[in-house]
Amino acid sequence: MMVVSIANKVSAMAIDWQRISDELGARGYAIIPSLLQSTQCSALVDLYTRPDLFRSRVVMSRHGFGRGEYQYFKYPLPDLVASLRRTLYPQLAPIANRWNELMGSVVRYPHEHEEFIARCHAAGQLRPTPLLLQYEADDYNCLHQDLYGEHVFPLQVATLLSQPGRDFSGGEFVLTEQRPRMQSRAEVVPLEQGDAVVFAVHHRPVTGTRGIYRVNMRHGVSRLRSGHRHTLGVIFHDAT
Ligand SMILES: O=C(O)CCC(=O)C(=O)O
Ligand SMILES: [Fe+2]
Repeated sequence: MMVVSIANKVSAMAIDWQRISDELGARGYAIIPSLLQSTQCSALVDLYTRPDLFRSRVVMSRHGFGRGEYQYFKYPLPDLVASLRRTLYPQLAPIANRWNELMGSVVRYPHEHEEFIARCHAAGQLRPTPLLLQYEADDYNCLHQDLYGEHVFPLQVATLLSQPGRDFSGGEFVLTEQRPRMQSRAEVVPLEQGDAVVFAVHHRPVTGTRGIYRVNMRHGVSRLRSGHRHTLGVIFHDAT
């Protein structure tokens, strides 16, 4: 099978960005089907055993984050990870800007990721945040928000690198949203190998009968019942 370059795949032609934008507006997340091919997924999983590529490794149980582990890539990022970050960002920045306008924030995001990263770096957020996560049977990821400093890009992307049913069972990606004065609501996001989910990092705007309000979002992973599961996380802001 031909390997499609990420730039071609992410371009307006190959992905229905209008649908993604609509679904993000309606629900705070959207699936990008087959963002990566299975060969690209396996190649990324194989990187997990290359300590030279990572700046730090986190064992989730040591921090109360859940069970399982992840590693943050160091700069320079592997080509595929760098190109995902660079090519997805310009599609998401207009959505992020619209959200901020609706939520009454004056922060606006530049068109290019390079420019946004310069803003992070100037504020001391210098460390790269893209990461690989690894789970085994009984592992899970507690509900959380990936905030790493003052500068936050409000959308992030997680790509499932393993195949449910074949490589693992359980281990579903979950999102919760907390609306003002209401209890939290959960949503399970069904993903196949290579599918990505774009979702709100922290807040998203919702239009109600009395105007626009802000809901608080969290994400996590339910307990794996068996097997192994890997994910690539692409966060667009860097960390302090
Ligand atoms: O493993 C997952 O699906 C969750 C990954 C995650 O928390 C992230 O990408 O920020
Ligand atoms: Fe996360």
